[in-house]
Amino acid sequence: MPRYEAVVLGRLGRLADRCALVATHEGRAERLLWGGSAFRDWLDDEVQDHPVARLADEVRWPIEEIVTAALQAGEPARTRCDRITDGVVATWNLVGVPLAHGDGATLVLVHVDPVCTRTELVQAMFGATGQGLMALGTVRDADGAITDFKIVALNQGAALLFGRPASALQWQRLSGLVPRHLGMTGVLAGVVARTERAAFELAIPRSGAPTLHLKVEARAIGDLIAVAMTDVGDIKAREESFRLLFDNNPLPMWLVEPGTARFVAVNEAAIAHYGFSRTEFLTRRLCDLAEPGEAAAPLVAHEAGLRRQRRADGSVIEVTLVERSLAFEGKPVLLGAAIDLTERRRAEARIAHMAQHDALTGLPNRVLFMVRLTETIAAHQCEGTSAALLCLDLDKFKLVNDTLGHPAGDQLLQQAAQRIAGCLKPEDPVARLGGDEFAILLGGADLPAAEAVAERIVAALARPFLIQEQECHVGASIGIAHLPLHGTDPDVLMRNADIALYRAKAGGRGGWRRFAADMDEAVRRRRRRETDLREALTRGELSLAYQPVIESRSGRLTAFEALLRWHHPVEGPIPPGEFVPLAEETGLIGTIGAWVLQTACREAASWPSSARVAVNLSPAQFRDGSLVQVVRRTLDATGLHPSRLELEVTESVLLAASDANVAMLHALRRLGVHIAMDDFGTGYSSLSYLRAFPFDKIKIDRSFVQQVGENAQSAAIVKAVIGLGASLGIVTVAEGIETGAQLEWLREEGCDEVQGYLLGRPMPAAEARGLIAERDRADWADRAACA
Ligand SMILES: Nc1nc2c(ncn2[C@@H]2O[C@H](COP(=O)(O)O[C@H]3[C@@H](O)[C@H](n4cnc5c(=O)[nH]c(N)nc54)O[C@@H]3COP(=O)(O)O)[C@@H](O)[C@H]2O)c(=O)[nH]1
Repeated sequence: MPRYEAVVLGRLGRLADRCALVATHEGRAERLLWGGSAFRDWLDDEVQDHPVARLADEVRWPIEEIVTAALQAGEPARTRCDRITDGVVATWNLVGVPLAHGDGATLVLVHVDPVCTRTELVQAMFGATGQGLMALGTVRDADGAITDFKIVALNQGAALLFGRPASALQWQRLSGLVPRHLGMTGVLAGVVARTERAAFELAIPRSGAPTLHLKVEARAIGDLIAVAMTDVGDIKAREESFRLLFDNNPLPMWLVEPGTARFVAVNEAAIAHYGFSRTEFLTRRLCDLAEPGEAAAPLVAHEAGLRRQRRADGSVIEVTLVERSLAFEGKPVLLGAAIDLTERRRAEARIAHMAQHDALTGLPNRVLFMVRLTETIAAHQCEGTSAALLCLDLDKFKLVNDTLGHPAGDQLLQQAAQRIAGCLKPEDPVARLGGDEFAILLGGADLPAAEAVAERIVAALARPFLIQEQECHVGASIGIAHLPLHGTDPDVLMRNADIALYRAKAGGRGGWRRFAADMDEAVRRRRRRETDLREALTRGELSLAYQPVIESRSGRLTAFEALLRWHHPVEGPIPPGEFVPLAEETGLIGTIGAWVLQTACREAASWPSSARVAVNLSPAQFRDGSLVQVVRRTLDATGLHPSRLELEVTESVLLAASDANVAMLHALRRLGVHIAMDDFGTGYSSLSYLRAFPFDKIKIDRSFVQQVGENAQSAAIVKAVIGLGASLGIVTVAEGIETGAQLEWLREEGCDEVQGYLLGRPMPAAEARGLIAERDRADWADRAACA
């Protein structure tokens, strides 16, 4: 009986030649039952009752695929199959048709048909890559030694690399393309000799074009060499840019191995910054730079962050490390850069310090002191600890500052700060609040302890200071407030210590006072007085009293000293000893002093005699450079002859012979006014001031004058001053004469002029004018009697 398949295929006629019947099992190709001659040729295998599994992969897979597809679809299915024979790729179309068999089995008829394309595989692959590929044959001399290579085949990529058509390059000698001195022929000859692979880089100079950088891989196949060339020009350029950027970067940079953190390369900036040589760097790891105290320094940085590192000279720096992964010379590395923040941190610390410290003394300032005070109060609230707050003011700082100048004032503050700190425990904060004000916080102190410290500080500051080779007696006053007795709020404590300080100063300075509730009112009063004084001038509460000055020999009235008076609308007369210092402290003395000068000169200009008027000048008026101008304008405005004006200055104006003040005195003298030295003998070196400026008059202080009858020393001093005046041609005036005995003694000693309650108290202007008229009448009467 003919087989079923033979019948089916018989009906297909010539088509059967290219077909095969495939038996299936469970939806998959199982056996080839039968195949035509063309199918067998394609298959290059058995077709009669042959298991599909035994077929070569290149045909088995398409057959299995098409059978499965046809069975699943229940209709014809198509696929393609490629086969390689002698380096040529041939492609075939496969069609699978499912057939139902009478015994219930399903067969698949597979038809194979060639597609009319045959592809040269080598050529296809040659053309598919951008790499330059060449096959080189050897050129040998008579001894068989390789002298050159010829290009047997090349692809388009190779032609493009050399910039010439492939046809022009085929059969050319390699030495015509790559100059011999680059050594490529030798390397390739070695490859042929050892039948090995080689990889190397080549830089071929080109005229009119950038150098061609090639990475070459070569493999010998017998006498032939297959060469693959890759243009690495871009990579080289990138590497070159990286090198430039790396080597010349001002930031310290390095490359480290990712695993070990060993330095692979460092730039010049790193060498200069860290002080290690390149060789030293290359034997170290990044983590070796970490400051020993730095807890568990990571091998590498991994993330940007602040690190402390130690340089070769041992100095510690703070840096931010930045890190990136990259490939360098074909290996993965970590590129690191360090940004040194040491200077910035120092500057920040300096700024922070400056914001909280006084630049002159280096002590904490008010801001920091208030922080400490607040902390101390918080500690008191938690633990019940007490503390004492001391506010301190230098008594004669202003005098030193005004007379010796600001540099001297600065020196004084620095020395005072050291002395204060020397009286305290290191943990007790002391601050300069401003000017000559200091504050001290004594943690845990009770009142007796605080008073003992205050006593020590007052004593320390009472000792003379040596400023610009000059002994200065300054002294200090201190106010004490206790936490919690005098407040539990920083502002209240500060205010109360300040009030106590005011009281200490009012009580004669050079002492300390603890705060008491009733002090508050006294301080308020003083503050009110400041405000009242500001308004006193405009409200017409200020006036001048005139005290006569008499020539001792003749009894003639020679001058009046103008003395300032303040009649407060509520409190009545306020002593100048109280409000003049207030005016000096508040700066009001400038305006008030100018008013005194104007009023006294105007008054004297109206007198019916040539009596002079003496006006007191405060050292503070010398601080304002316009004093000479003010005096000149006043004389012009009032018409008073300059010779009738006497300006009284105290020794403090000349303390340390301040050049500017002496120059001002000379300028005043040139106006034609007289200059008198007031309170002579009370200063530290009165005599030396006479050398600094040629005074017209010396006023012997009343503290000596009033004791001439009782104290031999005072009498000797007054006698000496009178003698000094006579020998220097300076008029001497004794002030404060209250008794006839004092007057008699002074006359006998030859004192030129006398002044005091005995001879006339300070009197209102009208009275002074009356006195002048009266004296004039007496004069006329005396003359008439003599005539
Ligand atoms: N810068 C200015 N200072 C001024 C001005 N007016 C006054 N003053 C200074 O105030 C201080 C106190 O002055 P005052 O209370 O007026 O006292 C003067 C006289 O009243 C007093 N005096 C005169 N004679 C006697 C006396 O016999 N006994 C006695 N107990 N006191 C007497 O002496 C003061 C004058 O002193 P002096 O100036 O040294 O000549 C005082 O320092 C004034 O200088 C002003 O306008 N500007």
